Amino acid sequence: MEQKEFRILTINPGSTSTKIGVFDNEHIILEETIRHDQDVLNKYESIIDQYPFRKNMILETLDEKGINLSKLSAVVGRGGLLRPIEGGTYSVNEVMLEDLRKGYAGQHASNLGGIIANEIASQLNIDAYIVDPVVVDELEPIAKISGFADFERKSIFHALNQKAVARRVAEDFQKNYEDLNLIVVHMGGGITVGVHRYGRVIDVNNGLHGEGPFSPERAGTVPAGDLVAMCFSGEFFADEIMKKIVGQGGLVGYLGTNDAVEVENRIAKGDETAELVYDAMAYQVAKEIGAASAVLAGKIDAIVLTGGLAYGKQFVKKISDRVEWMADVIVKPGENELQALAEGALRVLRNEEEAKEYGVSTEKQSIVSKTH
Ligand SMILES: Nc1ncnc2c1ncn2[C@@H]1O[C@H](COP(=O)(O)OP(=O)(O)O)[C@@H](O)[C@H]1O
Ligand SMILES: CCCC(=O)OP(=O)(O)O
Repeated sequence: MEQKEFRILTINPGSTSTKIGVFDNEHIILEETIRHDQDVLNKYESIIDQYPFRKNMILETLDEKGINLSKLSAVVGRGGLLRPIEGGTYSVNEVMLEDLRKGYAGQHASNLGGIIANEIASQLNIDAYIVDPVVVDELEPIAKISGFADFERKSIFHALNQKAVARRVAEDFQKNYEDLNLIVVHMGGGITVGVHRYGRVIDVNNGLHGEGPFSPERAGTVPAGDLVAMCFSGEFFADEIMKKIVGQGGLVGYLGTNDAVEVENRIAKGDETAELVYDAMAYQVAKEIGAASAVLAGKIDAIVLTGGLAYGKQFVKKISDRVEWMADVIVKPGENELQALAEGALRVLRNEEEAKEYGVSTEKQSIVSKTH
């Protein structure tokens, strides 16, 4: 029997860019990365305020490239900071839209994925989905204990790309993802280091809220006491402090740019500050890989470096030099997110899988009950 043809628009809003892809079944026919200057994004008070800007950029790009929207079968966006849920493809529904608009678990560009997908899809009377949102939660109970009884550690990471890349590595090994122990490091606007034990991400740094290595635009773990003192100094509003942690932290805070290519150019011209900061970012990534290796008790099949920064040969070398004694380092630059989004939607369109319904009942509950 001939297979039905589906045309799918995929939308991936990241902290430094909006990526879009149009697929005919699994085959990509258009891929565009719209880069956003930090100064332009900084003009918007909140992520949700970027909605018309990012949506118009997408529609203009599709129009310029001659994509006829009426031929689309579905629109799928990267899922944002929702309630903690299991992985999979979810229909965009009203509860989800409400959580995305308010940023249930915080503010990140991926909150716009489901919202923009829904807006375009509803005009066309077709379905909108999200796949493996950044809140996919497979943490072991032990990994949730933060050491501070008021807060649990949370799973907020590049779930979509980490899972997609891990599956590709497993294919290269001619093994099942479920049979491997991998440390997957996604290095984009944010950096997350995931411990993939037999197909589940049992520990990962919360890439958004000040945990793990610093990144092009995030502070990562910061000295807690100094942060508390700054919060109560009376000099800053809460949103100003939050911006110092996410958006204006990391490379942006030290060097005024989120662009690692520019940082490498400055280093090539002899900028010593740029070199120290770039070295420190690689050093912190290596330290986090060391922590992840302890979670796996050293039984690691491979360390996988992915995301935009993995294109940077110098950066990859700085990390590899510190960690390759633990396991082979595999470099898969860029990300597979658009493909993974399209495949997630296709599984539903082909009735191979049922779309999950997002709601309070799908939320993974806290494993630590409050004792006070
Ligand atoms: N060839 C390259 N060499 C070094 N860094 C690169 C290269 N290409 C992209 N990057 C860096 O990767 C980062 C963006 O990664 P990306 O995964 O696209 O981010 P996001 O999806 O979070 O917006 C930026 O700092 C960018 O400068
Ligand atoms: C919120 C975790 C995912 C993330 O940091 O994505 P970007 O690197 O695209 O900002």
